[in-house]
Amino acid sequence: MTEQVTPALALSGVFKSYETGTNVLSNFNLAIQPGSFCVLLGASGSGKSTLLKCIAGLTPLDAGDIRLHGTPLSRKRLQDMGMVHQDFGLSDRLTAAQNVMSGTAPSVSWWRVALQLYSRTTQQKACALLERVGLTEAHANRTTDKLSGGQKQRVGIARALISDPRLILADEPVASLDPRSSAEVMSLLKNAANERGASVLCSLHQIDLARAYADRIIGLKHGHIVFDGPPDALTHDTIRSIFNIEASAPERQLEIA
Ligand SMILES: Nc1ncnc2c1ncn2[C@@H]1O[C@H](COP(=O)(O)OP(=O)(O)OP(=O)(O)O)[C@@H](O)[C@H]1O
Repeated sequence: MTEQVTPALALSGVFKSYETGTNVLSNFNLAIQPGSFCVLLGASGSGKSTLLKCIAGLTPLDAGDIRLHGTPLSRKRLQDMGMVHQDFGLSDRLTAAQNVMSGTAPSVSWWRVALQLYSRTTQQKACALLERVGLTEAHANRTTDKLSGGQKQRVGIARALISDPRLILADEPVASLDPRSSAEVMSLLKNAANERGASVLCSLHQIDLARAYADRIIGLKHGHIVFDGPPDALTHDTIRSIFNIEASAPERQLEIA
């Protein structure tokens, strides 16, 4: 008999609509296995960000259950999650190191974060993480408005890692980066998560990046899963369906949708 592994993340019967009347998720179910790198692939408006925000506790559910490693979400459990944002979500008046340390916020008193009173251990960990994501001491001491987009997202990844999360959520982490920086940031995210045995749920528009980095691709359309499988099972017909691309569109266009 094969042993049942508790999913890193499990959503069951999740419903989410906005006050405007937009129904985004209806009876949504998903389970992510520990250590996997899952990409949510979907067109604009398909519900990727809403789904990630529900998991991160940034927007309330209408109904449903979300569990992290078998335990229902709560403030304490939120410490087990790190989030990487599309617009970096950094405070430009803080240095890169201070931004990274602010990632400890769920587990340290708010006043410590407000006054930038971090322990020596946290300071050392932030420096080590910045080094891990390829930034120097000079970058660490610079306010983030003086960093490039790719460097800012490296800071975003270091911040997501500082609380040693078992799950990393990334909402279109390379949306505003050029192709080279995008590939670098995706590699970094994948390798850093792998080293720590963390699972990743990452939303993307870019099919080529999804193919290159995902263990599993989840195709989302109007809040429903229309594809769920390994990258090599993603056919051109499925891509057409996920992105509403006409059947007559050349195949070349499908790889850059
Ligand atoms: N705060 C909000 N209030 C009302 N409607 C919203 C809100 N946020 C998102 N929506 C709507 O919910 C639907 C799903 O949006 P969501 O941002 O989750 O999609 P997405 O797949 O992440 O899109 P994108 O790739 O453009 O970021 C859209 O119709 C959007 O207009």
